[in-house]
Amino acid sequence: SGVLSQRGACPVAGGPNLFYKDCPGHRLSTMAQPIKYLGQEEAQRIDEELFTEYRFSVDQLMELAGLSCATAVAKAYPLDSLVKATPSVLVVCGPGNNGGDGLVCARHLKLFGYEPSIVYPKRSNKPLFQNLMTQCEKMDIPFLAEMPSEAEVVDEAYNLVVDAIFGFSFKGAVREPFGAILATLIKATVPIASVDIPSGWDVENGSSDGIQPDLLISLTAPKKAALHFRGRYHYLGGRFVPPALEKKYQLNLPPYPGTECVYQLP
Ligand SMILES: NC(=O)C1=CN([C@@H]2O[C@H](COP(=O)(O)OP(=O)(O)OC[C@H]3O[C@@H](n4cnc5c(N)ncnc54)[C@H](O)[C@@H]3O)[C@@H](O)[C@H]2O)[C@@H](O)CC1
Ligand SMILES: [K+]
Repeated sequence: SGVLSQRGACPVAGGPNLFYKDCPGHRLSTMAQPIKYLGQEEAQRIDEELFTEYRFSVDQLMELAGLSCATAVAKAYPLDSLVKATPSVLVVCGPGNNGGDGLVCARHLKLFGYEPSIVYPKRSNKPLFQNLMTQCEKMDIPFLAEMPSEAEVVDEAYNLVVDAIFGFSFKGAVREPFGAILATLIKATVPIASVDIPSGWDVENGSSDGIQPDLLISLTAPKKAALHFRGRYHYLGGRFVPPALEKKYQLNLPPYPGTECVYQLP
């Protein structure tokens, strides 16, 4: 049958007005299936395989993940669209690798002309994270002593918040200090850009009373929680998946345009 014979709108590019037969990504590709949404265990298996079988280091993939996040932020909220006098961005980092993505994202945002500030309450003492912190400090990115507790303060001081608190390893009820931080973010009205998963959401089932990000950057492949995302912008990032791994897990990733490190999902 082949892709050209498929009818209807292309689910991964262009939105409802672009049909398979007209979609540049599909015309020449054999990829006919829609992109896969991963469960928690599958996401962790792929992660494990990237490090063990494919011999990537965490630093490598975190750099590409964080760069994707900063790029998606810059596309969704260009500098000239920001409403505040300074291009301030609050980057909230959690205790694991999602938080590491946030540290990398902050550094790239600074290079892109934004003024990030970082909240990082549970700091890892692993060299990777210590190095990422030093890199940020040496680029004059401030680390705040604590998260502003009032949502109004966040709304007044920042154009947007990058949520790099929890990723695909989040489980169970939120422990402090992140419960209070998420409560503030739920009340705040500035846009939230979530790295990989909206923090506090169940990785597969989402959350109806949690934060509601305006931008979601799904890394490697979207997780099932992304099916509940209602914000304006959904980007795929982390353009590092070897084709053999993509094939093994039938990720059906869409074709990233040219040299871009992010792909906007409909
Ligand atoms: N394989 C990939 O595709 C890549 C993944 N990366 C990032 O790594 C993330 C996954 O990182 P990790 O596995 O380190 O895990 P996470 O960063 O998702 O979170 C784990 C941390 O959160 C804590 N935690 C879990 N549940 C909690 C709860 N209920 N309350 C309070 N704390 C809780 C854990 O103790 C641990 O410190 C991904 O979501 C992505 O952002 C990227 O850095 C690089 C590439
Ligand atoms: K997150």
